[in-house]
Amino acid sequence: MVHEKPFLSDPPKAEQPRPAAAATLLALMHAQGEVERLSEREQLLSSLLVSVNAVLWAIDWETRRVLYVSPAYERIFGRSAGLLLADYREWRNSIHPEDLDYAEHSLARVLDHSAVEDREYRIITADGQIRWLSDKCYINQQVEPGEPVIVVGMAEDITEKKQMELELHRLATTDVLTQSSNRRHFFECANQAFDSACAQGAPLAFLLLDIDDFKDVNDTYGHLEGDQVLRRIAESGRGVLRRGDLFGRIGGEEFAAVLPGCPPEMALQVAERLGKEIQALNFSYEGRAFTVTVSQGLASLTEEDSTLDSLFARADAAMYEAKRQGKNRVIAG
Ligand SMILES: Nc1nc2c(ncn2[C@@H]2O[C@H](COP(=O)(O)OP(=O)(O)OP(=O)(O)O)[C@@H](O)[C@H]2O)c(=O)[nH]1
Repeated sequence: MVHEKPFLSDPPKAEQPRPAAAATLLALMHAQGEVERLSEREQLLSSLLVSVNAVLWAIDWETRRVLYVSPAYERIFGRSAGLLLADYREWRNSIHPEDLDYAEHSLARVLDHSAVEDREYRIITADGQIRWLSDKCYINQQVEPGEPVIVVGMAEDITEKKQMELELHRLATTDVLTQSSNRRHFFECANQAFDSACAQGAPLAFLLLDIDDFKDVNDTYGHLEGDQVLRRIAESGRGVLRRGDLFGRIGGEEFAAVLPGCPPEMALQVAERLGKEIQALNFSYEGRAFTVTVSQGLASLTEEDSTLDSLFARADAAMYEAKRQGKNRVIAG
């Protein structure tokens, strides 16, 4: 029978490392392993931060010191991260002037709600491009009472999505032929204007415009020339009206306008001017020149009008009266 020595036998006493040195060695090896793991994690994190198309950021709320901004900042904003880390106001410099108040107020909401996820605003990049951001922000959850409040956030470039949304909205609200508001959008906006005029006790005029003998135009010069007439009338409408007025194509050869804040006499002048502008448009088809006229019905808001429909009905009746009286005129109903 062979008596084997145990595989891990105690070494002779003289070669045994001192316990303190062994512990130090083990601690060193452990620390080295930790450093390697941390450095791997850091490399992974930084490659994630570089590839993600969103700016991660953190600020000290009290001092407004920017504590961190990820590499995407320079790519999306086109500005130096160093300048932002040195001065929080650099962020304000990037924001579109029309969105600055909104961007700041929506950021401050984070104090009450601990998370604000619906912030969208425009920035102007260093080379002058306007870009849309969705900039979500959160209070750092680990904050202890008395410790500084850290707000962290993630700003994502949503310019392409926003452009698509705007285009979809434009398509849904615009008449393709004349690029004016379509009927549905016109009446949506007209109802809002009606409600706010009633609430403020402000004047409001509704104008209905119908092309005279348009069937003859189509029959004589063709449908394409008729389309051209519709486009040019819409251009005249947009040209004569003020900002804040509404204009839309509400039927085949019928347009409507709502003039908020416009008293009856002034609305009549606007309609007369529009009629003259349209009559002055020159059309030509295969060497034959022709002009068109319009009949308009005008109605102004009174205390009896409880809905837009009653104003619309009066303008409609007035427009038919204009047709009946010989066309090419404005009748106020
Ligand atoms: N070119 C063109 N014509 C259109 C369009 N929509 C409607 N129309 C035409 O508009 C004409 C309207 O004719 P009517 O309702 O008889 O009216 P009108 O000839 O203008 O006569 P009055 O209104 O009495 O002055 C028709 O010939 C329709 O075909 C359009 O999008 N393009």
